[in-house]
Amino acid sequence: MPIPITQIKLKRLRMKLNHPFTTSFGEMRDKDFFITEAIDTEERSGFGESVAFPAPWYTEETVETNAHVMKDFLIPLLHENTISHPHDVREIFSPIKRNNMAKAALEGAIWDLDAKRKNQTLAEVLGGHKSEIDAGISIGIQPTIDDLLQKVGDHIQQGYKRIKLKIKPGSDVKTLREVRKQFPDIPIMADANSAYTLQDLNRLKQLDEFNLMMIEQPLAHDDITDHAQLQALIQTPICLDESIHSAADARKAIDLGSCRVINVKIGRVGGLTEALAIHDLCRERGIDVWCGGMLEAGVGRAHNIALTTLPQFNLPGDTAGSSLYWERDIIQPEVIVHNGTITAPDKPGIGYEIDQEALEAYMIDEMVFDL
Ligand SMILES: O=C(O)CCC(=O)c1ccccc1C(=O)O
Ligand SMILES: [Mg+2]
Repeated sequence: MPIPITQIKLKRLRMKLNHPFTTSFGEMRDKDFFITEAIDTEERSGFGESVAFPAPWYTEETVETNAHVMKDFLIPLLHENTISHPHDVREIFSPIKRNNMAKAALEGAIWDLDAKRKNQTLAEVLGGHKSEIDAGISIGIQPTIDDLLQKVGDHIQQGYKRIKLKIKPGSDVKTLREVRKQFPDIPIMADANSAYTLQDLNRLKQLDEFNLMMIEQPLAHDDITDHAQLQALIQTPICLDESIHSAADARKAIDLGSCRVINVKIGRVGGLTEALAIHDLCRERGIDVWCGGMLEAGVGRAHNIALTTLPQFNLPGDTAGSSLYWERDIIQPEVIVHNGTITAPDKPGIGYEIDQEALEAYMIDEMVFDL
């Protein structure tokens, strides 16, 4: 039985972040992205969210390339093909190279719609069983060390299960030493967003003294071989983020010994079907996985929560409470973190209602496509 999709809507939203988010590649003050909607013959709606940023800092995709690729290539493919199961979308999109965030944004809406048609939660159709998931937090680079210590303390107080700090050359060893002095035992990890090269080996070796859970993406965004060399020389487990775009990439990185942990982002890997393949591979190979974040609004956050209910997501991810990011999120209820955990919703699909009033208020453009 095909999924009878009659229409796709792309709603472009602009939302202001409560706090600017700074990484080794730059500062973000607001989010500009698409909410995708897939509508069936019974006027049920499934929702997805695009995660590319306005500039190609993190990967090559941008909000504009997402719009172009969805509109001119991916939506026409949905028009020409029959979808029996959300798994089919990966194959249907395969003639289009990369553009994973554009693919994931549409695929996500179809997964949600399918789950709603089956009256099951998105977690259930993905094969996830956890009723609660552990929440971590990613703290951007702060103006001063005192600001950072304050933030770390606040989040620990709120129960977050691990703290991720952004580092870059010059804002690393000293910063981590201060944080460790004040918080000797908390689970901490560092994310470099590709700010180092093998030339920085001595500096990276120094990080071993801080007992970090892992260091995320220390070297180039497109590298797996240098990471293998580095992993052999440092004790801190390496986690790959930017380097992994598919289950095939993950297999090669694991074979080479480039990482001991993988950060799965649904957008970066091209959708939930590919994310599931990476999950299964890591489960087989004994590699820890967790779900990364892209400063998502509620719909993307809900997708991350559903994915994280799968068993191999055995470390806290970046999915934190809505209120840390947004004055008002676009879902009802918002994502709430209680004692460091998020309760997986039990309603069908993504399990949260769209707050239509909020969505309308943030919307700056809408495109509608009949299939
Ligand atoms: O809070 C979040 O959503 C995670 C934030 C985060 O670390 C991040 C945010 C923007 C771009 C890249 C990254 C990353 O994980 O590298
Ligand atoms: Mg990262």
